[in-house]
Amino acid sequence: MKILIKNIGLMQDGKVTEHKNIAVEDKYIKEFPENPKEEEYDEIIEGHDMLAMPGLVNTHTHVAMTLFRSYADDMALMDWLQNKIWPAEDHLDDDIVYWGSTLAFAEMIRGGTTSFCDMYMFMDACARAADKAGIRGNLARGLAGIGPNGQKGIDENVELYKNWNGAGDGRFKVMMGPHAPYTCPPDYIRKVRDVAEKYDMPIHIHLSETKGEVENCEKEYHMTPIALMDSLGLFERPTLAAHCVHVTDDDIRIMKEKHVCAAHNPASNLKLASGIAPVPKMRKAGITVGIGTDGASSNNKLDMFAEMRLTALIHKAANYDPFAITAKEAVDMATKDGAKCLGYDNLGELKEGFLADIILVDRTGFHWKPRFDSVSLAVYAGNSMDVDTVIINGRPVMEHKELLTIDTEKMDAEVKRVTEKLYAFTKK
Ligand SMILES: CSC[C@H]1O[C@@H](n2cnc3c(O)ncnc32)[C@H](O)[C@@H]1O
Ligand SMILES: [Zn+2]
Repeated sequence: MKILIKNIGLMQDGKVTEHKNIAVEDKYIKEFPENPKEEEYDEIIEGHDMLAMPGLVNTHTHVAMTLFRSYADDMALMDWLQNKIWPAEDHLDDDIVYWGSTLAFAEMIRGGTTSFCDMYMFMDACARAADKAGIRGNLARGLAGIGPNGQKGIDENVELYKNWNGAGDGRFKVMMGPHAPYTCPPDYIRKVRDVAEKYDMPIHIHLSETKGEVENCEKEYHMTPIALMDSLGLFERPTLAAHCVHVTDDDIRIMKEKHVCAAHNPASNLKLASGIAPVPKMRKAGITVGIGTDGASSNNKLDMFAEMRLTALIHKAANYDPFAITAKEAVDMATKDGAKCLGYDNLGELKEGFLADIILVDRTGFHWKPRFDSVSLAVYAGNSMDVDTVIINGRPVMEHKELLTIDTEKMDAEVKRVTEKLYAFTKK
């Protein structure tokens, strides 16, 4: 399929050039033609008053947790997990996760997210829902080595890899998802590392999210969570570490040396009262840091525009430095750095030959005036509801704010049905 996006503001390298054209062919950005011949294209998209940005990359989430949105708020991480979320997750099934994931994809695509990186259960259902929605995703089976299902989780992760890695015209990659050091003892991490090596899978793990996690780890193993994972050889695999809120200078050195990427989740870290990750310090040390929402129970949105804005704001205040994270850096983190976290070297920028994940943002709203700087406006004034059109892997999945791949009426009915099924346990 050949698509021409014409007369648009084009965001590249932190700058916007007006009145440009973008030619998409199959799943790639072909060129930026000065004088395109319209008759050569299957579809023409008029870009007047719009801004073309790379699709946003959500580097850490649990998509089906949409169904736990507003179920357990104003709690700290371990209380929230142990007393509300984990007991409720015992009632999940394939059907529930499929529709919870579909709800997430509707929200994400509507808000300009074109890629997500997930760790959860019933991941085949998540993958099927993502395939139907047309979104790009990295999928990991969340693994816990405590309890009876450690090996079952690993087997399911391998099955997920065999069924989905490279599927969906290359939109899916499968990672291994050891949940965290406090749920995965050293022997289990070693096992995960060996299986990941056998199948050449990268790792997605929660690390150093709270002070308590680091203190307990130091008490038990005399090492920080990051030093512990390094000592177990986990970082010999490409690793994406979610949170990294409480990291030492030595942790940062290890992460840089072992090419560990970090997924920064500002809203979730604020809401669960975990803290503020030292993102400017990690970036200065040369660590690739992407942005994530975490699940919709700890956020409570899957809105990457909101996360970009928070990222640019909170680090200024935390460091008394207006340059701590600039608007351009927030966009880079949410696009090209996020793409690197997901293992891509041809995604996250509007460049010839790159994968065509493109969002068109409507700049007609009052909050886009005056228009001194569209990068600044996108981060500080824009919002997810400004997104007009979304193209993923060269295929339009939303046009003029209408979702093309998800039947939202059916989704609403199914979400209502599975929500009642999921919460039946609360009535017993
Ligand atoms: C075993 S699948 C993933 C597992 O992670 C839980 N989870 C969701 N948000 C967080 C977070 O911020 N830190 C740690 N664990 C989290 C989710 O509920 C699943 O049980
Ligand atoms: Zn998480």
